[in-house]
Amino acid sequence: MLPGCVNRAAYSAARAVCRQEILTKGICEIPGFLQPEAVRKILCSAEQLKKRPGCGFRSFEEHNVYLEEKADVSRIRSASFSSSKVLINQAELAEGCPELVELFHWDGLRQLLQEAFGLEKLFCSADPLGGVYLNFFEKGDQLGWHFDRSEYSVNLILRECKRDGNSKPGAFMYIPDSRTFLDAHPDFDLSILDGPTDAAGLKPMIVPDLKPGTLYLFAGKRSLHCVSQNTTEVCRVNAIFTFNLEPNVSLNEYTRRKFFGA
Ligand SMILES: O=C(O)CCC(=O)C(=O)O
Ligand SMILES: [Fe+2]
Repeated sequence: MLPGCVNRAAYSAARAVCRQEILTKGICEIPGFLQPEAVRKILCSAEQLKKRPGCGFRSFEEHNVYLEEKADVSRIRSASFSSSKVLINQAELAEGCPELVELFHWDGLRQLLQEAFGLEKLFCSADPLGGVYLNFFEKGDQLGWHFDRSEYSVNLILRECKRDGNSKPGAFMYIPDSRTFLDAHPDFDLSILDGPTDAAGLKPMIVPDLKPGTLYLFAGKRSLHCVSQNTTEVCRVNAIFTFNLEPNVSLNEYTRRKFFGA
């Protein structure tokens, strides 16, 4: 059954075009996936949860793109990126924002990802804290370049930052299918990410124009991505839903400790 917060027409339209979007762009954008009143309601619950004492975890971290301890000295592994944000985990959402947990477990969401990426099987992440979570990017916050631990993710934008002249604060920046190339070139200079990526042998960087209520389907484990610094007073809020090709997959200890405080 379609969850009440989902716009049926947007969902059906997405089922028809998602495969083609992934094949041509590597990311699929579904505008108006959430009903506008559902965006407002979920945002309101999110803000309330964030204010609740003991709820949410603020992290300030330096990490490499693999979200692993630096196991060797290759140039890529030793390149360090900064991240800071507030995260509300799945267990906290179950109590304070059950719509997001319901959406995460809705078969239709998983089927949409399967269709988009041409997958025979796909499973919700089994991590009790990291299956679905909320991110808050306040002024100064950002997410450094990384590959996700989960294979596929859905990004649901609830509030975006206001554009600041030509700069794009809180932008989601994504380089489709970049992992194979970078794994094969461990001494690649990641400082090129500040410029055009296609000049360096990668696909062009995609920076979607984020809209509240829009869903973005992406392959975060094989595609380098980041969130640019929020330089505005508006707090960027989004939910991330995570999926894997195998059942019973959880986050690694490193990611849980650094970003979930657990
Ligand atoms: O907030 C975003 O747009 C992306 C978040 C992300 O990449 C992550 O939580 O791993
Ligand atoms: Fe990510």
